[in-house]
Amino acid sequence: MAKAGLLILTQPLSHLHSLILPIIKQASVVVSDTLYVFLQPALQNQQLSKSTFLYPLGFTKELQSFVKEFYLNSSRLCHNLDIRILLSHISSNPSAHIAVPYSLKKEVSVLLSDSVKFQDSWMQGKNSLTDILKTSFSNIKSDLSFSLLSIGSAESSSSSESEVLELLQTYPNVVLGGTFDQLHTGHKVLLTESCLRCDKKLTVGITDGERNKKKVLWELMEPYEVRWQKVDNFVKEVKPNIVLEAVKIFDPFGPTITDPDLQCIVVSDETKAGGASVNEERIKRGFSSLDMVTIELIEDSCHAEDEESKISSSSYRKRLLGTLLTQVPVKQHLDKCPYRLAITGGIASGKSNVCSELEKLGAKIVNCDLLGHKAYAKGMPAYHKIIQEFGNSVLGEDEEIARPKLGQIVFNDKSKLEKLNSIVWPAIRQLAEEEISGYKKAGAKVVVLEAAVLLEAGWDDMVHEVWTTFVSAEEAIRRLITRNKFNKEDAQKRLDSQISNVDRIARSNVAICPEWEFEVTRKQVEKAWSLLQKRITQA
Ligand SMILES: CC(=O)SCCNC(=O)CCNC(=O)[C@H](O)C(C)(C)COP(=O)(O)OP(=O)(O)OC[C@H]1O[C@@H](n2cnc3c(N)ncnc32)[C@H](O)[C@@H]1OP(=O)(O)O
Repeated sequence: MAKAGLLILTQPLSHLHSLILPIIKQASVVVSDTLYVFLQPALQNQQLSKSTFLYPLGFTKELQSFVKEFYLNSSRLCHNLDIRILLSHISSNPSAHIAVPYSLKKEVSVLLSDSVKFQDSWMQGKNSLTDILKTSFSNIKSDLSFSLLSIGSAESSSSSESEVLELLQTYPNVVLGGTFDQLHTGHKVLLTESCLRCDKKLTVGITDGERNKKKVLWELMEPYEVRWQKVDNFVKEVKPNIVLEAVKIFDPFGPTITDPDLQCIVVSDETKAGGASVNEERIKRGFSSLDMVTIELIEDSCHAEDEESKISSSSYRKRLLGTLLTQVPVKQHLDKCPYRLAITGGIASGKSNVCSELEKLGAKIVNCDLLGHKAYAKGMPAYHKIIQEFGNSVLGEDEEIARPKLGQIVFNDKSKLEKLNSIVWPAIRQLAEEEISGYKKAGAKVVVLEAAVLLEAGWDDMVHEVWTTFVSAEEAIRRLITRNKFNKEDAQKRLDSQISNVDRIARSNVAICPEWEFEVTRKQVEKAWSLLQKRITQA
């Protein structure tokens, strides 16, 4: 199977419209990752030459709806094929249009087409056809293969009246904005419409800062640089003949209220109210109001019961829970069996429940909290060191160390917490290794190290992978107030004494979010466990 392919469609769009689904289905059998789609009806009747590929195509309603339908059908199939429809040869003024060659990022190793004529040219001169292709598209592999789509032909749609062939309006300067997390079909439709509407400069506002933190599972949001890179990569591939300016935005307006030269804003049904506010602000500043092009929200045919019905980044982020976020590094110093997993996570983030579920699934649990208690039980070396450091006031009536008393001291003084850690962590680590050895002897396949501050302690070297649990700060505080009877201030202090969820996730392989009903957490754990079993088998 080829990783990237170039699909050249030559039949009139009115014919192809009802064939989109079979086209994508067939292409997805041949191509696994990226499918570049190139519409060129001129290839039906023009002699094949260097200029035929980039022959200008009118930006009509028919083309606009075809492009959108193509993306919609691809998302209906719920596959992972990244479809990119190439747009630089499409124009509202075809007679004056000069298209530039496409610069494709992925190397194309298969050419697909609906054209028998094209296949004939291929048979007659594979090399010369490849050479012609290379003048219009970069990154075409020299030993390209060819696949003819057997889609037959369909009835022309009845609506091919002048209305659908009328050229649509374009603008020199177009603007749009969004979060653009996990670049999905909804984003592609929005960016595609913006590219089609734009003749010169496309300004894309990409949100950053505190506003993003209002989104569901914002902790899993891609960093700004990654989101920017994906937008940049998409626009530059599909429409290389416009200038792209991607800017960071921290409010709903961004450059729309500072750049008087913009003419058109592209919004979705969901953000059109924002578009109206933009125009109010522009008028207050003496700027012309922007023409607004609105895209309908796109339904997500593959959404789960607990996900939104529209395609949304938050659903995509939910789907990341339990999956591998970062590759597992090879740790030569660890035995392959038992496979060592760490469950870490912030205070009150649901680690213990996750561990109970993992235990039901067959894992053996090493609870470092309990080992901590064991490490400074009366008579143990750490017991004496703690009394030496913190005094007798940390003892209870039974002469054991009273953890709530010790907690009061260390969670109010960072240096004291560090002192306690330096006393107890080596002792806990040793006890944990002993317990793991015991499980190894008993033939355990997976051992889970439950350790609240594993990453802070630098214990990731003890395990093959790190899984982190996280809940929002509000939820953690709510739990601490009800579970631990803390007041809000103390709860916040405990939270602040730990590293942030974002930092913890960045250093973890898998993330689990026990923010909602337990059933939702259980499903995440089951998913993570089943993917883990596959990884272990492959290793
Ligand atoms: C490397 C590891 O993760 S080992 C396991 C964690 N234990 C340690 O680090 C040992 C030092 N800590 C302790 O001895 C105890 O936590 C004490 C004495 C400070 C407080 O005891 P208690 O009041 O009984 O609180 P408890 O042990 O339940 O911990 C409460 C929360 O404090 C947090 N916490 C525990 N130890 C630490 C620490 N060293 N640094 C920062 N936060 C910590 C945990 O998130 C825990 O929340 P969780 O139970 O939801 O995970």
